[in-house]
Amino acid sequence: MNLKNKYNIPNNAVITIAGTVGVGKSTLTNALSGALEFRTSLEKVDTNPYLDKFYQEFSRWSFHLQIYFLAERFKEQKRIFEYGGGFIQDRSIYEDTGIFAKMHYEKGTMSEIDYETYTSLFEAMVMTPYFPHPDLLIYLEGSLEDILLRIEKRGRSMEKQTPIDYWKEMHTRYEKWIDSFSACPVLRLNINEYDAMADGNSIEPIIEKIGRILNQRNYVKKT
Ligand SMILES: Nc1ncnc2c1ncn2[C@@H]1O[C@H](COP(=O)(O)OP(=O)(O)O)[C@@H](O)[C@H]1O
Ligand SMILES: Nc1ncnc2c1ncn2[C@H]1C[C@H](O)[C@@H](COP(=O)(O)O)O1
Repeated sequence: MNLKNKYNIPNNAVITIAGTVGVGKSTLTNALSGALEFRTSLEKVDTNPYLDKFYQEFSRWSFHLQIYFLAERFKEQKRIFEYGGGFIQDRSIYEDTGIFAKMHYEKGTMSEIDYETYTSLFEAMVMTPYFPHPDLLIYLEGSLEDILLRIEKRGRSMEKQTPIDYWKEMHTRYEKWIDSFSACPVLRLNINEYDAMADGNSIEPIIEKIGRILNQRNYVKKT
């Protein structure tokens, strides 16, 4: 019996993976989609026309980048809807506003006018009854030291050249953000407790936990 049937994972489930840069979202997205035979919605970095420029000059490009990410995530949302679910999504739309845009505004690298324009667009697009929330958000957590090692190991030069204080600030914000997140059920995973790069045996306990949450009888999907 395959793992999807074994743990009664609905074919139309939408699972989003959240966590700071380098924590292991894309790796777990691929491992889970393989094990569950779900489609992936991956964050594209190589084709992003603003990302390199943004890391060179936050204040010049932060607004452009947020608008670009919002458009990309919204297109992905539409694709997921059109397929009728059955997706693992690499990063949630909630992190764009709750972590990145907010951080750049509060740190002075996004102007107040740009931040207000961005948040009003975000709210008009996302905070509506028509926007489907995921069935589950998997939150990946780990120590700052482990995450910095992973950023280094992955080797994107724009990230490696970014001061450690930026990643430290983001790490702290993520911890606060997840404690107040309530748009859908959350499964917290510590990156030292699994190894998505190892064999399928490591992924099965995660799928078991996913199944338990998705099959809770009192869970009503928020719209
Ligand atoms: N379970 C793991 N054990 C060891 N290294 C990992 C694991 N998961 C991811 N990595 C490594 O960490 C780096 C960042 O992973 P990635 O999935 O790209 O993170 P994210 O998508 O969250 O930015 C990559 O080099 C990846 O190979
Ligand atoms: N909304 C965002 N604002 C700024 N930067 C962002 C946003 N979403 C993703 N990013 C950056 C962070 C990383 O450099 C790349 C890819 O993210 P990752 O966590 O490695 O998948 O994009």
